[in-house]
Amino acid sequence: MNTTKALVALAQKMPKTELHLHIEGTFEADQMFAIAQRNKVDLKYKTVEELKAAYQFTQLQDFLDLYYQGMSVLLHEVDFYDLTMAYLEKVHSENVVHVEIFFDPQGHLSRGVPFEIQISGIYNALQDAGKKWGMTSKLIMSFLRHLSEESAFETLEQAKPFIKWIDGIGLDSSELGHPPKKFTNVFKACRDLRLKITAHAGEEGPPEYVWQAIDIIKVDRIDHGNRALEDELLIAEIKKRDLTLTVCPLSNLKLCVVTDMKQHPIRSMLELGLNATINSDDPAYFGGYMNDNYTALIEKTGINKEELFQLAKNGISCSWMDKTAKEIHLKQLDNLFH
Ligand code: HPA
Ligand SMILES: [Zn+2]
Repeated sequence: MNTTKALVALAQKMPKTELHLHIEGTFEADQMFAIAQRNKVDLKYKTVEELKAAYQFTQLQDFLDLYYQGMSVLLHEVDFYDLTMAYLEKVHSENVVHVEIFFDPQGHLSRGVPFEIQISGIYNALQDAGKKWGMTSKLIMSFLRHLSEESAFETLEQAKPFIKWIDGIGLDSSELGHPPKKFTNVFKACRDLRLKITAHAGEEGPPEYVWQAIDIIKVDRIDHGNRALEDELLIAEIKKRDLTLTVCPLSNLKLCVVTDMKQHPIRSMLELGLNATINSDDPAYFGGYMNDNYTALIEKTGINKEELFQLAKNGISCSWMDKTAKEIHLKQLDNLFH
């Protein structure tokens, strides 16, 4: 077996975590059509092929427009359960042992779907994956940054009866023009509730947005963070604070954050000593789940065995899983590589 093939096989086999995943972004076109039919909702696209042909994006907003349309067929608790379970089954088959997933409640509340319906479907699927396979999970409620801080506060109020099911708070959607500082007060309220904090920053937005995520929002980690590489002081700060970057290679390619996978900065991130992890973001839209992301990096950037090990190790040690679980998975990983 040549080295590339051997590394791809190793990447498939190794225990993995997923730390940056929007559950609504796992909505495969065939499942979307099936649920649309079940709920008697009309989709703008008439066939799976027609819908998939629209997955051509030149920037984040192109994708978001489709993403919000897609999620509009989710109405009942069973829809959220089925969506989440389909994702969990898929990644279980790829040796993912722990997931930390986002959901976007405002994208459903605005359509009249109660918070309880959304979270119950998602949470029950996560629980069932734990019972069936021992898969562990964390749930992250994400605020839509194109909406107001007041709307985020209202969402937080709706979440309060379910707060024991929520481990962290995120910030996603259209980045440009919606800097983290717009949400200063609501994230302060979330920190007061002892919730973990993460925010998308530096995907399309400038290094200044990453600074704000760190200094104002006081994130525990950074989602994407690619553009942090433009600012040496920022790189030093991320290292000093030991923050994790949840990097999403196929997403970066599909949304033109990088022009070519060969130019993906993952190796530079590792060389700089940043805690980079590999994740799939919105796999149904971006052309691949965890193993596809690793395969693309191995084939196009030439990451070697040590780098592959480091990425998988970061995924475990930088996750929010408990210390004992981390030790078990790290040992398994070490045995596989050495
Ligand atoms: O990649 C993303 N970026 C910002 N918001 C999002 N919401 C879903 N996916 C994304
Ligand atoms: Zn994302």
